[in-house]
Amino acid sequence: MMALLDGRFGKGIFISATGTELGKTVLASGIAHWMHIHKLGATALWKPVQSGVELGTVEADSYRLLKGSGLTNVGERELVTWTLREPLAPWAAAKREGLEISMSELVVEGERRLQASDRLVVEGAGGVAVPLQARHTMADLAAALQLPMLIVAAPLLGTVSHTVTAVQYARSRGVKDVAVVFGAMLFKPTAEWNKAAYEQQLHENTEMIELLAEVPVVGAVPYLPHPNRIDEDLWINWRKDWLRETAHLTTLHDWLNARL
Ligand SMILES: Nc1ncnc2c1ncn2[C@@H]1O[C@H](COP(=O)(O)OP(=O)(O)OP(=O)(O)O)[C@@H](O)[C@H]1O
Ligand SMILES: C[C@H](N)[C@H](N)CCCCCC(=O)O
Ligand SMILES: [Mg+2]
Repeated sequence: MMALLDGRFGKGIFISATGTELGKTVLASGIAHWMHIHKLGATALWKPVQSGVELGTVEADSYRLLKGSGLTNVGERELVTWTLREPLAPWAAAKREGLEISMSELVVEGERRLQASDRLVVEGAGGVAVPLQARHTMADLAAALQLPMLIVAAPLLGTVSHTVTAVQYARSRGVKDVAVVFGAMLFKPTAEWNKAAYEQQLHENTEMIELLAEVPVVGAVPYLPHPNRIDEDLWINWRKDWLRETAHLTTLHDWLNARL
């Protein structure tokens, strides 16, 4: 088992999802913050491609990764390799600008970033099968870098089939070490919200996904949206809230500690 986890290039994880807008950036920034606070050495973040956003805006993954993690040894520009205008799969967004993303260059860059830090958290774009270049997907990049993959899944109805197929796809492309975590973006806990029913559904979904995909489901991220303003105090508070609200996620933390 350890041989499987000893990647050639260093320690890292690749955060992917069953689809887009499911909470990868929130989770990646929170994990990096947790690592930054609890581990010695340098934690680094990498977003190979972001699309549909502009650098320096609060919507940009690069900005939210930087502020959510609280990393200070890096600038926003260095966190991200490609920033593309159109809110599309990277391959298509690049084509709209007359550009082509080179998968092999991204792999070389990933190797370099893995070597340059003590642990690297990589955030994909969209889900596991989203293309970076013709026939090369997020799962291919994770596989080429020999990174364990954490797949963010929706916590609600419809997730079982999406998650089982995403796990199988990632494995079919060569990702050997996969786990699933439920995100929290599709619901808001209101006064009418039935916590017990929600938790029962999470429990049942966990059981089905673990059985059908033979994959560990390592927890559920709490409801904690990123601030929607460029305001340092809001981000400082978000980071504090993240540490407090995720302190109980021991299965997720054990999974991360074994890999980062
Ligand atoms: N745990 C959470 N609690 C509350 N809201 C969340 C949570 N995770 C994500 N969200 C909200 O859902 C939206 C989408 O989340 P996020 O940007 O992290 O998704 P993503 O998977 O990174 O998307 P992309 O594929 O564009 O990179 C954001 O507005 C975010 O604040
Ligand atoms: C714009 C969006 N938020 C992401 N940056 C890109 C998502 C690409 C999804 C492509 C797809 O699965 O159809
Ligand atoms: Mg994101």
